Amino acid sequence: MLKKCLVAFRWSILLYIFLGFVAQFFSTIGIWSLQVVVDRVVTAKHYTELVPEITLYGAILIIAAITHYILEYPHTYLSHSIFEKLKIMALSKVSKIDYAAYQNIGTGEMIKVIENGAAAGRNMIHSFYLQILHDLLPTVIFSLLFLSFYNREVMIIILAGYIIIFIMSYALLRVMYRIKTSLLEKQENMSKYSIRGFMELVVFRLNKRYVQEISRLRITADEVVKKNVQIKMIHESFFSIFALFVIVIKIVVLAYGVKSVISDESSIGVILALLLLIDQVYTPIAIFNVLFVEYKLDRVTYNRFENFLNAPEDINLEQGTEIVAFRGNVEFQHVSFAYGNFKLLHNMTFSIKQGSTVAIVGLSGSGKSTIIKLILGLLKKSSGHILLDGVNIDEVKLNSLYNHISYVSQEAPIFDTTIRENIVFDEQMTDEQIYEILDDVHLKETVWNFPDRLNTMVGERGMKLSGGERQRLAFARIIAQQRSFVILDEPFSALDHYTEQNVMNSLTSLLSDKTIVIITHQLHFLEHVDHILLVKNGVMVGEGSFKQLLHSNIYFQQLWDNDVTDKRKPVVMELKE
Ligand SMILES: Nc1ncnc2c1ncn2[C@@H]1O[C@H](COP(=O)(O)OP(=O)(O)OP(=O)(O)O)[C@@H](O)[C@H]1O
Repeated sequence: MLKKCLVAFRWSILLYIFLGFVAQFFSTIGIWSLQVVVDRVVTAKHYTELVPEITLYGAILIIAAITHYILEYPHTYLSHSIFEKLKIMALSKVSKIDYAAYQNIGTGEMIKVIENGAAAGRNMIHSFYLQILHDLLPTVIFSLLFLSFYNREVMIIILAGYIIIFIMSYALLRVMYRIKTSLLEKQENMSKYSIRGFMELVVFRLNKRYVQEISRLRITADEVVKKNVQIKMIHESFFSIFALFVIVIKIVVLAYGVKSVISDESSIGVILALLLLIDQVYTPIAIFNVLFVEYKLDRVTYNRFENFLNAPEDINLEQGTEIVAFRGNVEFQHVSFAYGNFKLLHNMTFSIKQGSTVAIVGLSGSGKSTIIKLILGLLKKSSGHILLDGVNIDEVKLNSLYNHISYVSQEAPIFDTTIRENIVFDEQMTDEQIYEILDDVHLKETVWNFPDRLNTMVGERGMKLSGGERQRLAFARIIAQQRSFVILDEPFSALDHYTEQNVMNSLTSLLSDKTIVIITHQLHFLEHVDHILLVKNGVMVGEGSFKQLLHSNIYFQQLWDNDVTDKRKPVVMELKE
């Protein structure tokens, strides 16, 4: 995936590296130019003789400064673009990911992996590879080149120094890496404890969890501080030893240089240039060591991101038979399904006829929502056949099927945008048409009273609306979409009986020609549906009309007798008699 990024930004990267070489060339040649100025001071008779050398030196410094400024463009551009590109790649992955794999990762974990992984990927490219290529490498190359130009022996001493520094830093890095890895774990724990505390205010406050959570966070925070101080001290010890080493080399070179100046074998300018070049040649090594530790840690974080990017995809989304029109006939033939080793649905056979209203009924956990997700092609059956208008679901291009389906899940998914957009998405609709729909779902007055009306932002997961308002907003979307197949998973759970009746009347008249599949625990509603599928522990234990089941199915009768939500028991008593 990093390769993809490198390829996508190849021209900016090449420009960045090229400018890095140019900037370093001028920085290093600046040292040579200073040496020329200093040596001319010794031989010059009048200060005006130095004007050309000083002008050249000034020009070189100005060019170096301008190049460094220009460099900021690809530097900043790449830093942000790589990060954003990796996040776009992540969202594009989610759009294609196999639903079961998505469920296994979990959204909280996924957000953490994506945020941290994209930052780690950016750091690996930008702060490690590119930093080496555009900055450290040209600095070392030009410094060594000029050093060899001045004095080959010094250059050999410097190269030997490189080896000593690498050996010395290798040992320190190992220790530092160990501490940093455990620091990372502690920091992840800290973010876990704080995020859940920030998000679950009501649960935590009512269960008095905050005292424990804060003390747990405090203990972890103490460890984080301790580890950070340890790392800083190791870093500093490395830099101190490193600085000491460079001082020794500079003293040796100075002593050697003074001797050669006195014996007229060298000049003061050359000694000055050598001392400056020694600083310049060793600085990249110090930087490299720091970058390398960061790189290795980023690698760990990035690998988790890459695993996510390599998660299996649902190939049926874009491949298969295009569904131009979906009438709404669904057939399950001996369908079984398992979540991993947990076998949930067993040998299910039933059919849904186009234009009918079908209810799936059963106790909590019996497998109703799973059946819906199989019809939607989100989950894949273990065995059997699922036919949609006679076409095997395995051969259907799912993205074309979704053009014909409206689905309201248990949570009535509302997005963090305006009321208008939650209803129409990208479709064109006038305000009058939207208000008409809102009237059908008994939400018009509520929206009308909001200061921003249709432009009201509903907040994260529709948090600024009540549960029932969220459900009615989701119904409004279904009415606006007018698709041939409508799935409602527990659609009325948050509505009072009065509103439920009114909304239901609107829905049945506005969606009268559609196929509707509805999961509900409110059994009094079942009198209005054409067909009922009765599920118990993943097995189809009955199907038929309300009357048929009530007369002939003992399990359904038990459910009915235990249904405390039923508001129309007298009718039932009549039926039973
Ligand atoms: N991703 C998953 N991994 C493992 N088990 C799962 C997963 N999703 C659901 N289950 C299990 O499958 C069973 C059926 O879940 P399902 O959501 O289909 O039930 P349901 O009948 O719709 O329940 P409810 O009426 O409570 O919504 C439950 O026991 C649930 O724990």
